[in-house]
Amino acid sequence: MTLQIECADLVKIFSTDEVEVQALQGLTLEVDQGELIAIVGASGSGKSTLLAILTGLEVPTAGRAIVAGHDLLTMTSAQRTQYRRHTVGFVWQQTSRNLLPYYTARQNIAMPLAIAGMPRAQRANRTEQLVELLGMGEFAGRRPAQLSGGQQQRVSIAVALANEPEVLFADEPTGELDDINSQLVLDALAAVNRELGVTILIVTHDEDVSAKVRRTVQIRDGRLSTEVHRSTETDEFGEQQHRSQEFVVLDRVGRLQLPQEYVRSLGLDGLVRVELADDHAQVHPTERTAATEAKDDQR
Ligand SMILES: Nc1ncnc2c1ncn2[C@@H]1O[C@H](COP(=O)(O)OP(=O)(O)OP(=O)(O)O)[C@@H](O)[C@H]1O
Repeated sequence: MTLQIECADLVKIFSTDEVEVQALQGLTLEVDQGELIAIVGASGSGKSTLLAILTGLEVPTAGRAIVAGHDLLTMTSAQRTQYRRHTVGFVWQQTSRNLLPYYTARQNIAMPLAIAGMPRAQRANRTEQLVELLGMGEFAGRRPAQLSGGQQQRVSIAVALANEPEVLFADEPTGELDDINSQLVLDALAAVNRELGVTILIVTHDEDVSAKVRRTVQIRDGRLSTEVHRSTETDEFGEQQHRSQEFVVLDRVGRLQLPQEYVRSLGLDGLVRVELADDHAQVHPTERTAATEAKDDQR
């Protein structure tokens, strides 16, 4: 498999007059070509910052960030513009950011092609291909205001794909939609991933979205914390079984972030006891001494 997104020890510091915020604190993430992946995380965990870096809007402070062979740390501003036009596509949460209100869906799709200088006949062909792929024939002649939120987002996906980007980034693409429309948008993303082989990274709060992709990674405090991998297997009775496995990331110096629910349910705090078994390692809460218990009682 070829790596399409490669981030290693990625750091982003925002400095304002008095404070420095470290939005990404050494994030490591690898995405293969053709993957469809969801990024989740609490508000403020660094998802938007990561997206801004990967789409070429923000420059990382340190570390490594390479997308489709383009190094985002060393790019000149002219290269950055080319990168944004040709290598990556984006779908934002607010459809107003994706679509021009006074053009029809078809004209919106053709616009980035016209800007890229594609001849008229070729433009019409490519537009029709996308209209068909995303099942938009019925409404492609309408303007955004005449479309439902889900239809608008499908048009936005087509606009983002017009110039055949290698990677598509979607920021909360279902954030303003009801369940039915969210499902349509998700199906559309899955279809373009499957049919066109484009790599897709979705940032989302929506648990339904993350449950429907094969791989979901969670960011905590500007770092990758856990990953869930899902697969479907056929059992001995021919029934399809869905399997999901949770992983935590071990960094190069051996640090890992335990899932918060483990920490909470075992009351892990400060020092924990680790033990090496034959084929795995164990983490135990430290036995509480009378002194710590007395201290807790006084709180
Ligand atoms: N331009 C900026 N200047 C200063 N601080 C910033 C800037 N952008 C983000 N931050 C800070 O960086 C941290 C990570 O923010 P980020 O927006 O990436 O998180 P997020 O996970 O996308 O959150 P949300 O889900 O609310 O969008 C936060 O503490 C935020 O306040």
